Parts: sequence; structure tokens; C-alpha cells
Amino acid sequence: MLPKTMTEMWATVGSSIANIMFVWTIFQQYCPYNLRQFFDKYTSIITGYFNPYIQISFPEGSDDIWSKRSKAYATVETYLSAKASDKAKRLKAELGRDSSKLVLSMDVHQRVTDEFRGVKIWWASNRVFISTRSLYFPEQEKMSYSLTFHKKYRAMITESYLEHVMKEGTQIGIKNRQRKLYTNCPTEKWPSYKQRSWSSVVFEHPATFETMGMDPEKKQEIVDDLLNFSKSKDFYAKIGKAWKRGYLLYGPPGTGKSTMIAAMANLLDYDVYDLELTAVKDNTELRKLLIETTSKSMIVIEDIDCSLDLTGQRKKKKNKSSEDDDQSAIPIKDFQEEEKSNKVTLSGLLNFVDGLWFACGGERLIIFTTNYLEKLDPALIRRGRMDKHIELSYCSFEAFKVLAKKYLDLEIHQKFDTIQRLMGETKITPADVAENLMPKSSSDDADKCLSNLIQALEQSKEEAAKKKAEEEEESKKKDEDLKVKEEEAAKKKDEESKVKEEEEAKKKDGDLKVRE
Ligand SMILES: Nc1ncnc2c1ncn2[C@@H]1O[C@H](COP(=O)(O)OP(=O)(O)OP(=O)(O)O)[C@@H](O)[C@H]1O
Ligand SMILES: [Mg+2]
Repeated sequence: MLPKTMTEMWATVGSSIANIMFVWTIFQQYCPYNLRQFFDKYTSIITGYFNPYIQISFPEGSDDIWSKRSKAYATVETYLSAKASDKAKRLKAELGRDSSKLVLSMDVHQRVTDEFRGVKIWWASNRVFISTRSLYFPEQEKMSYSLTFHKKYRAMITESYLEHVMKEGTQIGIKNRQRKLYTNCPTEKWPSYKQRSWSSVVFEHPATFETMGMDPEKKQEIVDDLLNFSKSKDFYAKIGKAWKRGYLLYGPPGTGKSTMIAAMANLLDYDVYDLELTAVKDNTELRKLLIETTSKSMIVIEDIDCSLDLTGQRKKKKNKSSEDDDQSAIPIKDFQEEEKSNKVTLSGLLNFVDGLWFACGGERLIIFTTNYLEKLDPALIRRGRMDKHIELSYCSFEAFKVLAKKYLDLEIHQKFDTIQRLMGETKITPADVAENLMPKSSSDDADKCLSNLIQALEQSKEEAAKKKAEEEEESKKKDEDLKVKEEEAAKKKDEESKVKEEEEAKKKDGDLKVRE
């Protein structure tokens, strides 16, 4: 069939020329080395005159035989793997770099056609031979991807299409990669002479926002905030701010702070850097660790109130030791050792959070968790540093309903009313609710789990009442003790003033007698 329009005609011609070039490349590969060199030289001169098509190639590596795969090649490969999986006829399956899942890519001598803004682009995968500087390996076999397009689209392809390929390839790569959980805690295997850095394991936490038991509205607000942040690259650039956001998660133990961090990482496809501040030597090391983090990551400092002298507590301790030399004072030697081993300061941490070191680009979240919000220095958690403060608190009935749906697949049950009433009367953490909703044996059905929860709620109510009674008793006792002490002091004062009056009277009598 004849092509109808000029564009279609060019596409047909382009496709034919791309085919010829493709066959020519394969033919060249099977020629002896010298002949190939000869062909290479003259075919490029001849075709340069009349071929209106341009070819760009992405070789696997440079002429250095030890060189790694070029980043551009790897990104093109990822980009094409998405196109090739349903277009190419021969695919190559390899285990990913983290050996977690199979990655499909175009096999050698395969072709796929791509389209960008209505323009056809032909991609081909070739095997190329590169002459190296090595004496023993004068030639090296490498893979290469090449794209062919008409020269009238040169500007569009080189300026926009290639950027699109790199961007999309990177995105697909990030999505496909196995996410990691990094930690800076030195392990026993870590040699002492080696600079401390991040060590990683595969991050496979199953928590998601869907499985989190919390108020649905609050949950949605957090999810929207996170998604909005991840899409705001241009906005952050426009207002001249580093593309980062700080979250402060606070609340009692077992209310889901750590679980929420995992849910956040899963939502945004981020790596997690769990920063143990007490293991960081000084501010310089802190900066170094930050620079080593990758884009699309979250840096987490759990229990920040326990981390360092960020609340001014260590300073207080130190003053105490120099002021009074009592037994509780910490020996000076211990302090010197502490100072030597741990010198991350509040200002060092503030600089870290402020993003002075975020010049390396890429989106990052910084997350602090604490059980005691009031213990933290206000400078550390002010807006701009910790942009969003999220309180995770005791389980509400709404949160319970989410957990009941997830754990027991229940939306309604006659026991829900009792649970709602008890939840209004006492406090229970989502961790305790989750634990009670979990069947303990194969015979435990939903009804049994709800009964367990009711029992736990009643027990918690009793304990709270008992605690309250004890506290009241204690405060009453304290009041009584105080009253007794006050009465004794008043009595003592009375007696003393009486004695004093008697002595003065006696003295006066003595003086009178002497005068008489
Ligand atoms: N809101 C929640 N929804 C679902 N499960 C929860 C929730 N909160 C806690 N859990 C469950 O309770 C356990 C403990 O929760 P988590 O470790 O997140 O608490 P935390 O707030 O980080 O506590 P801590 O302050 O002691 O570190 C988790 O295994 C999780 O399954
Ligand atoms: Mg925690």
C-alpha cells in the first residue's frame, strides 16, 4: 500500500533506511577486524552525503576494558525495556542489580519503534567492537543502543526527546529498584579504621496507609501532603527552596510512628536512611552522611529527644557535676570521653535540617519521631525545619474500625457499641488494639478477638481507675503530711517564742532587782 501523506512517506523511507543500517551493522560485525575498520571509515563518508537520517548511539562503556556501564546506556536500557517487553521479539532476562527480580531488556539485534510528538524514532540494539588500549585485549565486545531519526527533527530529538528518555528511564529505574533501608550504626564486622558510612539491607516493610489504623480524614490529609510534595519539584525550584520537607511524628509509644514512616516510604517509593545520631562522631561526619544519601529518600531520626544534647539536658548534667561534687556527679573523665566520641551539636543538626547540604538535589524527607514533644528545643521543630507536625495518639473508634476491617474483615458487629463506649472512657494504643484483634489460635474467630479487645479495654479502664485512686491517695497523704509538718513548725515556733518571752521577762526582773 502506498503512503498517503508526506509524513507517512518519510516514516516509510526512514524505516527502510533504519532497516538497511541495521542489517549493515550486523553484517559488519561478522567481518574480520581490518575489513570492518575499512567499512566503518568509508560507509560513514559515503552515507554522510545523501542519507537524511541521523543516528545517535549509546555504547555500553568506554574503551577502557574495566570501565563500568555508562549511565546513559543503563538509562536507555531501562527506558527501552518498558517499550521492548511488548514490541521486541527477542528479549533478554537478567536478575536485577540487587538480585531480587528479573529484568527484561532487548536482546542483541532487536528493533523497536518509538513515537514522540508524532515523530517516529527507531531504536536498535547492536553488538559493537571497541578497540582498547590494552595489549592483551585489543578489541572488546560491547552492547550499544542506537536511535535513528530524520535530520529535520534534530533539534527536537536532541533537546526534548533525549531529555524525555533520560527522565522516563530514571523514573522507571527508581520504580523497579529494590528499595533499601540504610543505617549508620557500626556493626561488629565494620573495621574500626574504616570511615563510618551507611550500610544497607533490602527494605520490605509491608505497612501502607491503608493498613494504618487512624482517623481516615487525618490519614487522607497526610497522604495528600506527601503526594503533593513529591510532585512539587518545579514549585520548590520556583520559590528557591531545597526540595525537602520535614515531618515531626510525636505521640506515646505504640501509636504507629515507626509504622507510618514505613507507610510513607512505601507510598512514595523512597529509600529509608535510619540515622542513629549517637553513632555519629561529629558535625563533619553528619554532613558526610547526608551527602551520601540518594535522591528520593527519607532521613529518619527516631526518638530525637533521646539522641543527644538537643534538649539542653546534657549541658544541665554537666553544670550539675561542676557545681556540686556529690556522688551522682558524672566523673570528668567520662565527660571527656563522651565529648570526644560524640560531638554532634544542635547547630550542626539545624544546619543539616536547613538544607545547606541539600545542594546535591533530589527530593528528600526528614522525619523526627519523639514520645515527648515538650522536651525538644523549639528551634529544632519550628515550621520550615519540621514543616508538618503529626500527632499520633491513642486509638479512636474511627481508627479501630479501620483495624477491624483489615484484621477481621468486619465493618459492623454487635460488639462495636461496647467498644465505642469503652474507647470513650479509657485510652488504648493502636498497637494494643492490633494485638488483641490478632487471632491467637486457629479456633479464634472475629467474635473472640472482639471479646479479647473488650476485656483489654475493661482492664485498662480498671487500671486507670486504680492508678487515679492511688494518685489521689498519694496526693491526700502528701497534703496531710504537709499539714502535720506545718502544725509542728507552728507549734515549735510558738514554744520558741514563749521561751524567748520568759527569758526576756526573767532578764527584766533581774535588771530591776539590781537597780533596786
Ligand atoms: N496506627 C496503627 N495502625 C496499625 N497498626 C499499628 C498502629 N500503631 C501501631 N501499630 C502496630 O503496633 C506496633 C508498634 O507500632 P510502632 O512501632 O509503629 O509504634 P511507635 O509509635 O513507633 O512506638 P515507639 O514510640 O515505642 O517507637 C506495630 O507493629 C504496628 O503493627
Ligand atoms: Mg517507633
